[in-house]
Amino acid sequence: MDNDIQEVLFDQDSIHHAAVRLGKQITKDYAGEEPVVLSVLKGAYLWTADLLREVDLYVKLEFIKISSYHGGVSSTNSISLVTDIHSDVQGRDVIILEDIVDTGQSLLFLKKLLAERGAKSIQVATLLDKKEGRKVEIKADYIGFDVRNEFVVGYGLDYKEMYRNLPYVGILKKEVYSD
Ligand SMILES: O=P(O)(O)OC[C@H]1O[C@H](OP(=O)(O)OP(=O)(O)O)[C@H](O)[C@@H]1O
Ligand SMILES: Nc1nc2[nH]cnc2c(=O)[nH]1
Repeated sequence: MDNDIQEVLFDQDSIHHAAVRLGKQITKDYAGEEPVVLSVLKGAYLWTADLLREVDLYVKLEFIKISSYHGGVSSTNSISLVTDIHSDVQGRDVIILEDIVDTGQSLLFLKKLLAERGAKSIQVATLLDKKEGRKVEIKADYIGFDVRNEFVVGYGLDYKEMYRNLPYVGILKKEVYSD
């Protein structure tokens, strides 16, 4: 897999430091609270595991699966809920965990859903923030790294369901794309 990567942007060590930094901040900001942590599958699976181990709070962990990108590098406006949560977020503080915020459409979809369900507060902790990709105005509250406007893979992020298990985030070589 390493041979398919043009450039490593964030290695294991720097991702670990980001998890420690944000974990401390979240622990401080939510002191005394018991937030619901909503991890967005599949992409956020590693970020969730690493960040949450740096959060010293009683949290309720939930997983939700939505779909916006259909395997390739291009985005689509249609977001669908693939696997919902079964617990009630009414009156709860919710922290959404994302691997990346790009167009912002996935996050907008989730924030609307949680607001409709009566969440008390909704904040977002993302490993990567691709601000240049935005199509809707939305901001993350906790950001690991700003990332430039390139299609990235690794550490949860896929290309056609591959590369999620790379331990770092990198840019895929152009010749690897087939669309
Ligand atoms: O800001 P956006 O442009 O909406 O993109 C961000 C979303 O895209 C990716 O998910 P994807 O739908 O590819 O599913 P996956 O997590 O299963 O890979 C990523 O994990 C985010 O959830
Ligand atoms: N793998 C991957 N998924 C995304 N979803 C939104 N942006 C990206 C990206 O740059 N890479």
